[in-house]
This record gives sequence, structure tokens and C-alpha cells, in this order.
Amino acid sequence: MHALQGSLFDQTDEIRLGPLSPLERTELGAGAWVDRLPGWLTGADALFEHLAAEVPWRAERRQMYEREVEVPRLLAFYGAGDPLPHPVLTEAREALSRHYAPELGEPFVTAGLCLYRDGRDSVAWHGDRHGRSATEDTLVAILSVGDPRDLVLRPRDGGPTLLRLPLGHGDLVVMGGSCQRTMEHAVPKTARAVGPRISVQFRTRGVL
Ligand SMILES: O=C(O)CCC(=O)C(=O)O
Ligand SMILES: [Fe+2]
Repeated sequence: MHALQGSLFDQTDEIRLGPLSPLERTELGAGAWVDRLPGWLTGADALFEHLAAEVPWRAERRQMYEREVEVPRLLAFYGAGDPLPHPVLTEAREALSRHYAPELGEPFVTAGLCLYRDGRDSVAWHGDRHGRSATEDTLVAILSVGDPRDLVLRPRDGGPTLLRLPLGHGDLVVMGGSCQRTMEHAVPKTARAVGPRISVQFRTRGVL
């Protein structure tokens, strides 16, 4: 794993969330949208180091045709009521639940964590469509720390990539509306020399 290159913009060790008011929405069509707030969290490098060391990361294996292959990223999952691995993540979940309550009508309850060790780690095109999000609109909020990696979005029924969002160092992105059903997202592999990134995804009950 590459060493994390500390961001010039994030030389503080104090781990702190800013206000959510500067969130900016991009409509993607067919009821899908994305909200963005770069640098929501300051002290992101310190949070990265804490999570990289303290979270019980698991390598998962997945059946691919005849072979079992390693999923190219490390994972951890915190269900409803599980204590999160840093108090600022609880704060983040609560702030997001408050901010989106009028639109979402329910709180964020779970946290999925992914560690992309280097540019060979990735996640393929998919929607978070297990459970209720297969048929209902939902919100998935992602807080990223570590070196930025691109989250890319395209329509599910074909068509070019509509958005390429570099996410790292405390950036927040929220996928909403029909996004998980009408769009797909991915974090592609990259040949660039990138350091590790951790993504924290907050979801509602029964959405995976
Ligand atoms: O790395 C990310 O921010 C995206 C992860 C993702 O799409 C997923 O785990 O469902
Ligand atoms: Fe996803």
C-alpha cells in the first residue's frame, strides 16, 4: 500500500465537520441527482489514519463463473445500532439525517466502509439496488478520506459517463432520487500512482 500523501489543504489534525448549507445539487435527469460538498470534513488525513488502523477490514471473495476471485478493495459494515469506529462518523450520520429529513423521511442508519489500497482497487459499475432501493427512491451519502479517486456516474440504460467526481480528503457526495435505479456508479482502476482512499457510505434501513 502506498503511503498516504497528506493534502496541502488539510494540515490540521483536528477532525471536524463543517456546515451542510453549501451543498450543491446537480440534476442528472429521470429524477436522479447528486449533491456535492468538497471538504466537508477537516482533519481528513487524521481520520484516514485512524480508520485505516482501527477498522477490522475484511477481504471478500466472490464467485466469478468458475473461479473465486478476491473483491479488489477491503470492506467493513456497521449495521443499525453498531458503534461506529470514530465519533465524527456518528456526528456525520446525524447531521446528514437532520439535513435530509424533509426529503428522505427517515434517518441514515448503516455505514459501509471501503478501503481502496491503491489504483488497482476499484468497484465495477453498479447501483446500490439491494433491498428497498430496487423499487424506491433513496439517498446514499458518501464521505471520503485519503487520496482522491474518481466516482463516475452514467445512465443505467446506456449512454456516456455524465459525471466524474474526484472524491477524497473530506469530500461529501450524496446520490439521491432515482439514482440507484436509473444510474450506475463505479470507482474505476487507475494507472496513476495514487495513495489509499477510504469511503464511508451512509444508507437507510433495508438499503444495500
Ligand atoms: O467508493 C465509493 O465511494 C463508492 C462505493 C460504492 O459505490 C459501494 O460500495 O456501493
Ligand atoms: Fe455503490
